[in-house]
Amino acid sequence: MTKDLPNTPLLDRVAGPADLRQMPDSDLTALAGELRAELISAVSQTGGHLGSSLGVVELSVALHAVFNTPMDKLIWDVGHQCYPHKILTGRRERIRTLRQKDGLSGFTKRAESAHDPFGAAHSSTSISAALGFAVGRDMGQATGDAIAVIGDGAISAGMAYEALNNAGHEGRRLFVILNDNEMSIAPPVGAMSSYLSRMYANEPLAKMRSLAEGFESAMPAPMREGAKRARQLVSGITASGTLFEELGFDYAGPIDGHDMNQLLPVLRAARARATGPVLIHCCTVKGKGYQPAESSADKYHGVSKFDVETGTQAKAKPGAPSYTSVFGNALADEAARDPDIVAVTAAMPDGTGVSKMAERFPSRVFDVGIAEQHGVTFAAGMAASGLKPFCAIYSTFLQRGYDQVVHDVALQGLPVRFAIDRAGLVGADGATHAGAFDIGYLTSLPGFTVMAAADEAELVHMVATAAAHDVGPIAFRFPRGAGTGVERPGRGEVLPIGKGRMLREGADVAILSFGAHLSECLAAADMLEAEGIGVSVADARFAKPLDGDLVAALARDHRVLLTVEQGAEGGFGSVVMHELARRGAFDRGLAIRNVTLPDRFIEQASPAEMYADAGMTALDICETARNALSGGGQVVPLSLAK
Ligand SMILES: Cc1ncc(C[n+]2csc(CCOP(=O)(O)OP(=O)(O)O)c2C)c(N)n1
Ligand SMILES: CC(=O)[C@@H](O)[C@H](O)COP(=O)(O)O
Ligand SMILES: [Mg+2]
Repeated sequence: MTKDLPNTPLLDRVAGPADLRQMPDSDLTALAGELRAELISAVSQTGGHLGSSLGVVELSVALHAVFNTPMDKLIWDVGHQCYPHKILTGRRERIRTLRQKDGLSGFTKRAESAHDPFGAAHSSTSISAALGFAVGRDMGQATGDAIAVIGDGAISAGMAYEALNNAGHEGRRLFVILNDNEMSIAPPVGAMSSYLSRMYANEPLAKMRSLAEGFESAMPAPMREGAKRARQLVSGITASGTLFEELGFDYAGPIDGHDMNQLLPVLRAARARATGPVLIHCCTVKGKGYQPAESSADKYHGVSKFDVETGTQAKAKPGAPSYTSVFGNALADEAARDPDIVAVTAAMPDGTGVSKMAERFPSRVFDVGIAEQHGVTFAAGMAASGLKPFCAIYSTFLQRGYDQVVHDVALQGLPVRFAIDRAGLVGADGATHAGAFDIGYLTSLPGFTVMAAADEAELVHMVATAAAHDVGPIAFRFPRGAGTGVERPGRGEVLPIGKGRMLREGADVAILSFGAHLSECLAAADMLEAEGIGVSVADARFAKPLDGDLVAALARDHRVLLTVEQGAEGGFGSVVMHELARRGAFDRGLAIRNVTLPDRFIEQASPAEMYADAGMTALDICETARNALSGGGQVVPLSLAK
């Protein structure tokens, strides 16, 4: 790994964005080159979202040279491309702490800097937030212009359309910079994506319309003629201009998002003349300026540490297969046995593993783009038609489609299968990506079956169980990263619904685990047994329907009952508490503790750090058991919030 710091004389003079506004334009292009070198050097040591950040180096310099943050509010959609912005806004010294415990967040974050006016990480929120700031300005709040930078993937989500529609209706001065690199995480899908590509293909130069006079006069001469010519071309695409103009925006573009000689005059003209919402369409290249990224299929969207010279990424230690790959292969195998099985992903075929099914059955896997709301109801429609849809969405992103889970799936009792990956703590992506709430938000729904895989073998069984479960919605959750290395069955068995399993028996403490933390629970049992404390360990497998008889027996036969889950309070432990209360278990002085994720999140911690920080290691579980044993009969639902 090369650790050489790049030579950055111009960047060294940038303490904050105000310094950019003092620089001659001729220096800004050179500055962008230095910024790109610094970015590559830093991310080679931290890992992270390199491709998207490389694509907005020039745009970040130009935006900070023209607008005046933090008075002007610059809002990055998703925020994964914000590393150049962070370097330019006084965080260069900390950029090598990116995505680490107590380090810089990998996304924009209000608490981190005044130059981050709005946090992000879930996509397609920037235009809504920018419109909020614009209204604040117009109603006298101390805020300047609002600028949303949104990618071609993020703008394809319904929420972005809602915001464009409302902003066009409001007619307030607002800037939307469409960062169109013709990539999402995977190649983009959807009609919006092909629409944008058509414009890009037909439009070598900027096209100006209602801002034409102003902009063209502000443009360098060679472009002026082209802009006039381009205008005729674009107006041919639709009757009266672009989709964005139909929504009430002035449209400028498409322009080359890496050419400072286009970016600066267009942004300055827009800033000088805009009286309403303006959309500036910038065409960029994801991974721009770093050959290993540009030539990679995924444009180095998310990378581990890498060697700058070769682009070779540090390999994860060889070990157990990831839960994701186990799920993807198990799903493909089930699909081979049942032609009614289909799969839905929201722009994350590789991240969710459904790409493994797509390799074998491409016509039965549907990538709906960044559109979780649509994806859930689309799956509900397929279930209603008689198909067996597996809706594969990360826990945190399923939150985006929750009303559809309730309204279109649960209340209609439709047999949609939810494959919930990244359930629990996720590490470097931090709080916005933690899969903390799905147990609570699903177990409260009528007719839902909710499972959690204790290891990869259990995951294979749960895929088979979900495939066979046709009487209502069913969900199974599993964590990010590698499995335990347990031997996997050749074919999954259909599990008895609502039944848990005993793994060991002991007289004093019962540990009831739900999900992939079972390994920690078994390790804790070994430690406690060494102290002469008898420990039973059970795997609940189901949070709904709960195995009430198992839970009651554990409560009856032990002095302490611990529940352990990779989820926030209000999930599995609460379901158990309700069941025990219903059965009158508490009047025997049972001490019960719920080991859950703390209510503050683990920012950018490594897997080892995050469970230590969360108080969920085997040692923590032991401590909780000893505390409960010594504390005798209080009934205290103890979350390990510190
Ligand atoms: C609601 C939601 N769903 C999915 C994701 C995962 N995700 C992060 S970035 C991304 C692609 C964004 O594409 P685009 O907006 O074009 O940005 P680019 O990476 O091309 O710069 C996706 C799907 C997310 N952050 N939020
Ligand atoms: C920015 C974003 O939301 C995605 O890139 C996310 O970081 C992917 O998470 P995984 O790395 O767990 O697939
Ligand atoms: Mg993109």
